[in-house]
Amino acid sequence: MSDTKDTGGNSGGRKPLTVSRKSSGTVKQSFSHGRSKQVVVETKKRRAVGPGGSSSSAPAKDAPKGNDTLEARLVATAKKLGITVDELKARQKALLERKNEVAARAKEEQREKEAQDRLRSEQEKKLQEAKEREEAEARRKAEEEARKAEEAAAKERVDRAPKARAKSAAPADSPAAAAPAVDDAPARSGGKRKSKDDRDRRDTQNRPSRGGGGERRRGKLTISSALGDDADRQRSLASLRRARERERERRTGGSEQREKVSVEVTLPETITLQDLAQRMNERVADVVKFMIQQGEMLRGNDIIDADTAELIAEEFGHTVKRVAESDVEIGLEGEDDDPKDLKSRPPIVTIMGHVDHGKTSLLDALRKTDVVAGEAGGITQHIGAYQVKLKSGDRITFLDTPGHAAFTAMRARGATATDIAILVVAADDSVMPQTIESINHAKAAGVPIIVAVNKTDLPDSNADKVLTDLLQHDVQVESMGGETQAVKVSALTGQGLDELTDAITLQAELLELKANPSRHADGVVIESQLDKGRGPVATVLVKRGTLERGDIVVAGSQWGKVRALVDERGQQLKGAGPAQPVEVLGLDGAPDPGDSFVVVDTEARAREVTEYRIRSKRQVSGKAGAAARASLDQLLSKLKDGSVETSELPVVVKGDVQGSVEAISQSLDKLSTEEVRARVIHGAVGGISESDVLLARSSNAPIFAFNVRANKQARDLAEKEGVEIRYYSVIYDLIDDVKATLSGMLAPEKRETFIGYAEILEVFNITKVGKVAGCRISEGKVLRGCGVRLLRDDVVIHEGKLKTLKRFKDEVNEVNSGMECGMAFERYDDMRVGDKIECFQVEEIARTLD
Ligand SMILES: Nc1nc2c(ncn2[C@@H]2O[C@H](COP(=O)(O)OP(=O)(O)OP(=O)(O)O)[C@@H](O)[C@H]2O)c(=O)[nH]1
Repeated sequence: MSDTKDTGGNSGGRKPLTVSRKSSGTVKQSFSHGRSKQVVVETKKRRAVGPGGSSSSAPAKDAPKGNDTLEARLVATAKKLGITVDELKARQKALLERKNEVAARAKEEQREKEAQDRLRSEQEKKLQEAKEREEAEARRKAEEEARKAEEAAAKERVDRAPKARAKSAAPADSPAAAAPAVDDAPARSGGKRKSKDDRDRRDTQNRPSRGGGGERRRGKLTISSALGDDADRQRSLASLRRARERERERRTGGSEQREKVSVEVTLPETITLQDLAQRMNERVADVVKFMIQQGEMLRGNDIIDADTAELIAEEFGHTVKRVAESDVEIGLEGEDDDPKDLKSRPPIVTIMGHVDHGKTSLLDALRKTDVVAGEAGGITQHIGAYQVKLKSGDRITFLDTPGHAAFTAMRARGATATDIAILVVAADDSVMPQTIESINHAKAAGVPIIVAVNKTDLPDSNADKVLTDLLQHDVQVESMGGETQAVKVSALTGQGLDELTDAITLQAELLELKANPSRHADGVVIESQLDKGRGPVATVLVKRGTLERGDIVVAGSQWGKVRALVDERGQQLKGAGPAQPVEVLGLDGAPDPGDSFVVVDTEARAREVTEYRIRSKRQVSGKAGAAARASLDQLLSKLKDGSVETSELPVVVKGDVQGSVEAISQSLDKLSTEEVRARVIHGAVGGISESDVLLARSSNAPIFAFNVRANKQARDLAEKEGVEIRYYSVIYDLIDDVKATLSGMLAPEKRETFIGYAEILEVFNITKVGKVAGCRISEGKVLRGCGVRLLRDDVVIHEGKLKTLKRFKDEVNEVNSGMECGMAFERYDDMRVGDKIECFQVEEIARTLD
């Protein structure tokens, strides 16, 4: 018991007394592949044997009895072997010692083996760690590199598109720039994955190894994770490289490749990079990158001038055709119609006359002549114009804005909407100042007049006096041998209205008013407004074609898709044909009255045109003042530089008294020659009114004011419209000014000067250039670009201009007598050896009226 107690005290009373604690009975066996196994042999044997009493370490409680048995057995065994008990004991002791020795050696060997294993695993661990360090380093470098590339790409993107990365240029940039970023992400996440793998691997290594399998697992893990990492790293680097490669290719090789497909690029004065790229069939990103290479950080929608655009286009291997910005208007109104497509259209009529002579009353009366009135509720709304259907079936369109001011305001904007002017003259009042103005406005516009002698119902009316008075103003009615129709009417009673409409129909027939209804519509804006409920509403008059719902319309500097068409009866229409007035809904703003409208094919075109118009409008309003101060001077300078050719100078003359107006008109008449003439489109007594300014504006005429002034409104309008008003108090000054202008209008005199002769010694045929004559200057000299005549046997066989003048390979300005040179003609190359070239210059000498 005491033994048990002692033993239990050593072991804490719980754990059994095992050999493993003493390590004497445990043998660690090593196997291949580093596996080992611990085998407890002796302890189990002793435990198994112990209870049998044979073991020396038998339980203590059995010891006295066991010792007796043991002694008896020893004696018996010694007797059996024929030896003494002591000898047996000695042999047994020796045997035990031997056993202990073997066990100790095994233990030693085990310890050595363990030490070796430890050493080997430590070495492997060190190697592994070194390898991991290397990998981590490589990965770090790759990440660093990718990060730098991404930063560079991002910086590039930011520089290029500082404001709107999301806009068009950015996506174009992104493939190259974003590629490293996209590829970088797995690299980074791969890095994270790897560090987790590292932890897993370290855990695996630190875990107690089960029979050396841990090492094998570690190897597998290491390789797979290393492979995984390597793959990630390589993917990242490879994609980075690919992205760079692509970028390099784009910057250099890309454009060269496309050089093969050379196109002619039409360049306006300004263009966006995006538009330029489209016109070149190139990618916007390539153009943007090219600009970055040139040190210009631009986005796709940045605007560049034509010079820069030309450089870019040439760099990309394309040819360039420069056009003016105003060229966007070219072809806007489409082709002229084939005469066979033309169909009769109703006339468009304007009513003019002196104040209170009954214009509005007449318009109202005519409105009532509409036979459709009963059917569809008649003309219910004022839309600036209306169309009446006559009993005969004919239609007449009336512009519902009476007065010549409205008429001329439209004309001043270039709109010639009116076909026929009705001149209303009250029979009781006869010709009055505004009657005369109206006549002059209609004449200036070249619109035929029908005289409506109104208020004939009044007892004091005198129609004949009206017709006679009109004669003084160059209006000769039929009854007086002229061609102008005159009708006696009463707007109040309706008398003579049918005759008036008949006269209009007749005049329309004479005018042969025709239009093609089957084409894209165009026409003129009569009036416009911003309606609270309906938005911008423009009343337009269709001149050609048929305006339909859904059409894309450009009206002045506004555009839109036609949402609805409403006529003067409030009816929704599907389409409106020639001479039909209609309200248009769907424009993005209210255009100005007098603006023309046209249907275009695409929204892009509509936008292009309106943007140009808005820009030029801004420029014009900025220059209006200058133009007003210099219109006559401008006309002179334009005449000089040849940008304007005219033989008639229209003028508006306002004077203090009739005598001076007449004197001025007669003096100007006398200045006229066969070539040039001054035409007084309106001469009247009194101050300058807005109406005078409008008339002058619509005819591009200056206003000559003799001892009269313009009122404020007229001055403002003149300033705005760029109409020049010249004030005079001496008639001769006025005449001198007109004379100077007319002199400028005279074609200059041309004077030819002979400069030299050249003889053709040889003729070369040069590819792309054509024939070049090798010459010697026999007399005088030859100047670059001079006039030439080709003489063969003293007969002139060609006259033209010199295209090339070369000495050796260089273009020269002058070649003198005795020297040899190469000469080529413009658009002519039938030169032969022995021909003579006569060279001359043409001088232009300005002429005067004197
Ligand atoms: N007796 C008679 N009176 C008429 C006739 N036509 C118009 N009036 C009258 O003449 C006056 C002026 O008529 P409006 O139609 O307003 O004349 P307007 O030319 O439009 O006038 P403004 O708009 O001011 O330029 C009105 O009182 C009409 O009633 C007519 O044929 N006979």
